[in-house]
Amino acid sequence: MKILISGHTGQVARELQLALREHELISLGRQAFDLSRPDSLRETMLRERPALVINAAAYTAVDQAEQERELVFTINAEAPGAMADACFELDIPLIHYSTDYVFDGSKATAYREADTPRPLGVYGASKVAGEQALRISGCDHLILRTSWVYSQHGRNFLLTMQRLLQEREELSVVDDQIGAPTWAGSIASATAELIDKWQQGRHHWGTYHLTCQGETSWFGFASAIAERLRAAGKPCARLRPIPSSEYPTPAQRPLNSRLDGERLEQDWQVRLPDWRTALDACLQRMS
Ligand SMILES: NC(=O)C1=CN([C@@H]2O[C@H](COP(=O)(O)OP(=O)(O)OC[C@H]3O[C@@H](n4cnc5c(N)ncnc54)[C@H](OP(=O)(O)O)[C@@H]3O)[C@@H](O)[C@H]2O)C=CC1
Ligand SMILES: Cc1cn([C@H]2C[C@H](O)[C@@H](COP(=O)(O)OP(=O)(O)O[C@H]3O[C@@H](C)C(=O)[C@@H](O)[C@H]3O)O2)c(=O)[nH]c1=O
Ligand SMILES: [Mg+2]
Repeated sequence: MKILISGHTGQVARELQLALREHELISLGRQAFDLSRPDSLRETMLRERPALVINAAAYTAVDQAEQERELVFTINAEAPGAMADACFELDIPLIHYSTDYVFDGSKATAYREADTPRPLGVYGASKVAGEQALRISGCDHLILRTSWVYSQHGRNFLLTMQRLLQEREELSVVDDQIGAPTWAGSIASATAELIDKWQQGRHHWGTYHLTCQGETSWFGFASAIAERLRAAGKPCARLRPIPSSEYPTPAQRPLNSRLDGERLEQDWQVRLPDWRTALDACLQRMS
């Protein structure tokens, strides 16, 4: 099947290129498929005539987003809307990724798909607007909300921690934001599974939560990374748990980032591995 993927060098896009390699992939970076120019996307899609589109491109710099609201909304909301309109016209489905940061984190339990988004920052607000644009387009779509994505490439918490833990004596990490670290490789495998099942005739469109199983804090995630560094005989800083109030950032993050994945299991029988298992799989790939 011919699949158009946006976001060429991104964490999820790179893993999709591996997980979907038996398909005919058209993986486009910002040169050929620039989401900051939403009007340009339709032409490329109509020319390529894919059977499915996966939007793995996004503006993901959460703090910087606070200063570039207009550009962030163009890339994360207007562009997915334009892609969805073109998918509707071509009568093909669109798979799109969204985030735990659509929620404000005030819920006591894990978020379900039907919970009302209330983003705390510009990035989250732009992702909410992107979701809405897909829903009103009328195209068949999957909005897959994931969280705390890392991989061996790009900018992410795993690589940041690996560097800082080896450079410093002590490192303070917030312990009151709870969520599920999710390997981009797990997201890509699950996406490939959904595509297989769709090709076999299953059609459960809509919004789904797709994260690794289990939960931890950023401090817990950092501790797991530190444990594995030490096991590999690498130098490693002492870790200190701190409250978010001691780590001020331009954008506020939700305290509860937990996403309930039951709907995905019910409708699609897709379940991601535990976050620790996925972390080991990613590290294995890196070694
Ligand atoms: N990262 C995370 O922790 C999480 C991500 N998500 C969502 O998952 C999806 C994939 O994220 P992830 O792979 O981690 O993101 P990355 O930041 O790793 O990759 C995003 C990609 O989008 C590209 N991009 C940015 N601006 C444009 C543009 N104007 N035109 C074309 N491409 C552009 C980037 O290109 P370049 O490298 O050139 O900038 C990059 O390749 C996104 O929808 C994101 O919102 C959800 C939850 C958590
Ligand atoms: C580097 C560092 C971060 N932190 C904190 C800051 C923050 O609360 C938390 C995570 O920091 P980051 O900047 O890596 O994470 P952040 O950019 O907020 O990650 C988010 O990205 C977007 C795209 C998403 O969609 C989310 O799911 C989430 O993954 O860790 C520390 O406490 N100590 C540190 O040394
Ligand atoms: Mg970040």
